[in-house]
Amino acid sequence: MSALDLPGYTHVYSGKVRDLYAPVGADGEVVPDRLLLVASNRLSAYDWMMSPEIPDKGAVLTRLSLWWFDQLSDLVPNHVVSTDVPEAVGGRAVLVRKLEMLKVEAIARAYLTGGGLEEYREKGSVSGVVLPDGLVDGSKLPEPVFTPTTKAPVGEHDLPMSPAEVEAELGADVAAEVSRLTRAILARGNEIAAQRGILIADTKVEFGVSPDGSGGLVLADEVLTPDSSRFWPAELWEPGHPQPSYDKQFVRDWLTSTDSGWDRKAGGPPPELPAHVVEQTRAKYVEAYERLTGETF
Ligand SMILES: C[C@H](c1ccccc1)n1cc(-c2ncnc(N)c2C#N)cn1
Repeated sequence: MSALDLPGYTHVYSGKVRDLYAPVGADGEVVPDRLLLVASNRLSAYDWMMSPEIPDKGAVLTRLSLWWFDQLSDLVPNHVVSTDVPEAVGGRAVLVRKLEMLKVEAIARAYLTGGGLEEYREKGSVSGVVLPDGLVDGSKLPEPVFTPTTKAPVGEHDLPMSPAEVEAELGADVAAEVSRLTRAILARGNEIAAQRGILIADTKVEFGVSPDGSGGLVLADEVLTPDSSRFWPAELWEPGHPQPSYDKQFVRDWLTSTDSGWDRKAGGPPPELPAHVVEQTRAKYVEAYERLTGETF
């Protein structure tokens, strides 16, 4: 992926689906307390970058994240400064306060699946929290559980962190607040989403603090999007097997069908997505946005 040439900005970093730029002042120096967070139209599935991109995905998820920041503003302050961004990334970028980011991936789970289910099957608990017997894939948890991980270097896997490791990294008070806020954000998300036909099984949020040490935790990055969270269609929820993904199921079904000709186990890259899968996937992102916010994209 080649970074965009954005006049007035310099490229800082690219993740799988988002890119980070820093504003540059008239003197050519990087503006120290701002960043530009750009959401691409790139789609990742099965740990592969899909091609082609999904039109409007970046804009839909940016608008959804901004809407969630508003819905959560009584719980926690956020890093958003402005949506006055370069035209080339209009609608899919946000100017944010540059923070010192916590070195913990703040993950909470409201439903049991994925790595949390694996740990539960092994230990009867997840991240040190003992869970009831008899839970299965997709079970709703009695309440959201904080399941933090490390922020692994590119190419490596994030690793689960014990409560003691989180406290060693953040201090006991900040660790407790990160746990409380992460679980409260997911609970609030599900209070709203469930009424609109979407279950948010789990989510990852990022917190930072002001570089000058003033104030407390600030919610950063993106929040409660299908890229940072597992979105499930509520009407298809059926514990006991893997749940369909709200946004990625069309891609997964096509890739694993004979139509694609792809052998995932062979290790090679997936084929180009056909137009109908791209269009259906775009429609699911727009549908999720419109159902959750009540606004038309
Ligand atoms: C994980 C995420 C990321 C974004 C884009 C591409 C890959 C990763 N990221 C966010 C920051 C960050 N750093 C300082 N202040 C901030 N307000 C933010 C934010 N948001 C650093 N990385």
